[in-house]
Amino acid sequence: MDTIFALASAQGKAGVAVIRLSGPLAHEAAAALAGPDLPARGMRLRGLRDADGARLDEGVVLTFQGPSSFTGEDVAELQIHGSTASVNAVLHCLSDMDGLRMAEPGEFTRRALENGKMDLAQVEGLADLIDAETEAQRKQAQAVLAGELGQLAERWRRDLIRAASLLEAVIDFADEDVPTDVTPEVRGLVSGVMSDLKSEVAGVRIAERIRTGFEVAIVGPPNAGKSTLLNALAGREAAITSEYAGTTRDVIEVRMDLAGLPVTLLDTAGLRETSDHVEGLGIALARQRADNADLRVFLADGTEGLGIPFQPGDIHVLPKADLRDGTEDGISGKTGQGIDRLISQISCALSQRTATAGIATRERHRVAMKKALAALGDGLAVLESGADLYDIAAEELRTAIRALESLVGRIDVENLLDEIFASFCLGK
Ligand SMILES: Nc1nc2c(ncn2[C@@H]2O[C@H](COP(=O)(O)OP(=O)(O)OP(=O)(O)O)[C@@H](O)[C@H]2O)c(=O)[nH]1
Ligand SMILES: [K+]
Ligand SMILES: [Mg+2]
Repeated sequence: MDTIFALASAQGKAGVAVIRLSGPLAHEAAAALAGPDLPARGMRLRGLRDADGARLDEGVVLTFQGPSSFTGEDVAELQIHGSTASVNAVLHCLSDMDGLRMAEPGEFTRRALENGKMDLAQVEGLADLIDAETEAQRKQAQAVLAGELGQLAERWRRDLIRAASLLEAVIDFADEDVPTDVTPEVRGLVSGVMSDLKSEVAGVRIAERIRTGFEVAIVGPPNAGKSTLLNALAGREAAITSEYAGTTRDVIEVRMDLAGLPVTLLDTAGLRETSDHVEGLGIALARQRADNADLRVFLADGTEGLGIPFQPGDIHVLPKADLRDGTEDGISGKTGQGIDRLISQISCALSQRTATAGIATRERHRVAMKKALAALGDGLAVLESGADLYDIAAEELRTAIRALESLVGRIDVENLLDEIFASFCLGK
């Protein structure tokens, strides 16, 4: 196994940069730079020198001993001054050492996966955490990184292995007297897993939104003040505004953190009948994007005649409240009136939906769980058919187990069979 190294912190100027090494020569390589007698596991402040003894930098050397490390291998981390030149000098020295090479992207994490330090879902959670920009994303990524999906999948797997082993027992001892009918217990185990799976599958779409962001479209007739509102929400001049009806044509997207939720606001063309070809294209695009958005804010006196259906949860507000007499519940992009209330309305509407988010966060998870569900449904149907097709039912359960194992990247049929027979004791 190669020893790999890479800059683990971000490129560029910083107070501190972290260079990470992992593999059998990690400690030896750290000692070549920082001097001998590094602890197997600990921290030292040392001068770092190149092969000729010239000083490179001074830094903190952390050593971890496998398997108690991120990758499961021997690991060393060098915390040095975060300048491009210092980092390059140390990386250069490391690449000159025998048996060391620069790590591929994600290679430390891949080793962690291969050494059983994390499962595949946790690897995905780690990637999400690194990408997280808002509080909701951070919390969701932390749950996945903590292994919650793996634990859930493990529980399902145990139940299904138990169910499969009950069926196997009937098959293997078909000639003998099997004292009890296993069908009720198998049915109970399988339907329990199926109901969990259904709610997780239903929650993936919204969990995926938390991960990638919600789209909120601002719609209304021309000159309603949509672009002015977008700018007020974004806190910058993201869109052109003017007194000319039909100013906005393309969809303008502004990504923001809205009370902890990742939201992309869409400013769209004013909706009306028009003979202007280009404006018509903009209006068609506006309708399409608004239809597909997670939420629509209608900036209009009424929502009729705009050609976009008002969907449950959508928000309707009266524009240009500053020009109206005695309207307290409208908004004004110009004066800021009602903007805070609009923000909390949007975040409320979206947070209500996030309550149904599950632990599974990706299409990959959804596909695997759907596959498991289908197999379990088939297995139950076979069982209920009354024909003694236990082997076929057991095969469906095994298909479901394999699909669930792919959630966490563990597909090992041998292991599954071992467990089936180890967990099952007929007692005779
Ligand atoms: N008094 C007042 N004027 C506003 C307000 N919002 C926008 N306006 C003005 O109304 C005009 C149209 O504003 P825009 O933001 O361009 O309206 P829009 O809905 O984006 O218009 P289109 O892109 O053409 O559909 C501009 O002259 C704005 O200055 C508001 O809240 N109060
Ligand atoms: K306008
Ligand atoms: Mg506009």
